[in-house]
Amino acid sequence: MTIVLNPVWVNGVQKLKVVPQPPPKPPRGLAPPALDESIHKSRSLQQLRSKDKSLEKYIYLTQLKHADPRTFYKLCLDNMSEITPLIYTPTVGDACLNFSHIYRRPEGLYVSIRDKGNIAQVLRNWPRIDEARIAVVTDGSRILGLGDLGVNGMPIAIGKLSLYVAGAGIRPSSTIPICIDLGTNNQQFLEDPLYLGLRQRRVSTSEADEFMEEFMHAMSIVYPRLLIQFEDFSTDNAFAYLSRFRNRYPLFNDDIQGTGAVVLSGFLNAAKMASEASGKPLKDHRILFLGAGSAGVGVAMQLQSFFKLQGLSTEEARRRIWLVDSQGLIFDSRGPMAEHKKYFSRPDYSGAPMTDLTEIIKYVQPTALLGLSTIKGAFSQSVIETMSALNPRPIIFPLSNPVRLSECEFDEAVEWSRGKVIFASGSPFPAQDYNGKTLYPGQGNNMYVFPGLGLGAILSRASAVTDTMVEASSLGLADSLTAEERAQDLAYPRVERIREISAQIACRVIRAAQRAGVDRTTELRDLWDDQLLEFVKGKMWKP
Ligand SMILES: NC(=O)c1ccc[n+]([C@@H]2O[C@H](COP(=O)([O-])OP(=O)(O)OC[C@H]3O[C@@H](n4cnc5c(N)ncnc54)[C@H](O)[C@@H]3O)[C@@H](O)[C@H]2O)c1
Ligand SMILES: O=C(O)C[C@H](O)C(=O)O
Ligand SMILES: [Mg+2]
Repeated sequence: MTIVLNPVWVNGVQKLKVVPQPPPKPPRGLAPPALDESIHKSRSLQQLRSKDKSLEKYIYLTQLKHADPRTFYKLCLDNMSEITPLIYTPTVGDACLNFSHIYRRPEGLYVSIRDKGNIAQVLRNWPRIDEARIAVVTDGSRILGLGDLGVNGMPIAIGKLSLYVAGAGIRPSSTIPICIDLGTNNQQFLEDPLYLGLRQRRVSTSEADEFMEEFMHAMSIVYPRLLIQFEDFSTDNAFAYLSRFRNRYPLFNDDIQGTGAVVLSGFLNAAKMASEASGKPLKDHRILFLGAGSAGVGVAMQLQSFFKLQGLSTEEARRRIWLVDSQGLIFDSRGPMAEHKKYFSRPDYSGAPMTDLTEIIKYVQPTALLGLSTIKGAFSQSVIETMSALNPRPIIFPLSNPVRLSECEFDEAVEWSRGKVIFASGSPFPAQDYNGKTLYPGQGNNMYVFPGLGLGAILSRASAVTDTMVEASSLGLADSLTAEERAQDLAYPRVERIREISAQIACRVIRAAQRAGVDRTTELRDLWDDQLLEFVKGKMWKP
């Protein structure tokens, strides 16, 4: 049963009425005689395709989800590669920017700083408390690469949960999108008469910290079986809240851990292709990051596992990674730096600050260049040509979202590397023909990981999400490529197979939870692997 909330006005105040989902077959006379479910799906698809702007398509799909969730999710599952970019990245970025203007009806839960002292009561207003299994929580402070969007960040939480349903078969009624409103520093929104959030600047760190303590405690009391995904918190809060709460509640941070897992997975496949071309061993890869925020550092942390899998020590693994931020190469003697950058700061360089990316590439000699910088065009022709001169098959992953902030586009990377690039981007790009061959871009987006990771954590009733569970999700994804996908040099599987992939990932995550002793559905320990896979698939909700 999907939650349908109908807004009603009582004495000028909006209240929400829970409306049961209409029965699949309306009583005789209330529907046109020839209304047939499968034809209606085609009709809906036709209506969707008749709109020429992505944002209009997003609005149409949102309305469809509310009015007829089964048709919506069937459309998603049958047309994953067409619909994912509309309900998720990149269109969801536009939906966030315009949220206060395109808003139609309530969806999700809003908890604001004004609820401090009273948060549990607000959480209890959610109509499906007993069914709650997964919440995506954002405070809107860093939405994609678009900055502080305040309460307009809600579509990110909604979009991620739509993928949980479509991609991992999580029951729609067990999902809660939550937007925390602690104010916004976005001046344009503060001046927008239609802005839907509190019209105040962000509260102080200490006030936000107190709020989060109360919020997390209340969440665990009101929804005892809930897994929490932190999403798009600004980098300082992303690291702080993850380390503060991860040993107390079942949660993970999608931007740090989900992205880390998805990139490790794609890198495992990409590095094999690059090493086959260069003849160099896997342990000799060298990785340069442009961007050292929650995503850049999260991915760098996780990529140490790549080197450890090749037999290197943690220290050796760490030294295969170089980070660049807005001030250039990060090295010890550069001066004071944010806490999260220190671990990868280089002790072996002490020259003048290095800011030019091409120069840094010549110095580091990387085999892989990863972008999590939000800087469009940062991977210029000179950058990609320099990478191509150093490597027969350069690994170039421009991972910033949405598409207009990508460090480079797929056609540019193909052209400038003369078709040699091994490519994955955060947002989707079309395939390219080069010298009579069709080349396919990978999509290195955490959407491949969080649905399966979440499903595994929910089904095992994990009391915490351990690093080993995150790594298991990554290895599960890396192993999920078919022979045909490998033959096409893909670093990631095709998104059409997402349910199958999520099931495989969930099984690996459940096993990792069992090994770590954090599983609470201990009867799953007795299942053989094929039985566990059947169990997981059987639990998936089908529209
Ligand atoms: N592909 C994915 O699955 C995925 C997942 C998470 C985040 N992301 C994307 O990663 C990007 C960064 O996210 P974040 O949370 O780390 O944000 P952030 O703002 O904390 O980090 C951005 C980093 O880029 C650096 N930077 C800014 N300007 C630069 C410049 N001119 N040159 C070099 N470095 C520069 C900053 O110093 C900072 O270290 C966003 O666009 C986000 O959408 C992608
Ligand atoms: O939302 C996405 O598309 C990926 C990621 O979580 C991001 O913040 O960019
Ligand atoms: Mg994110």
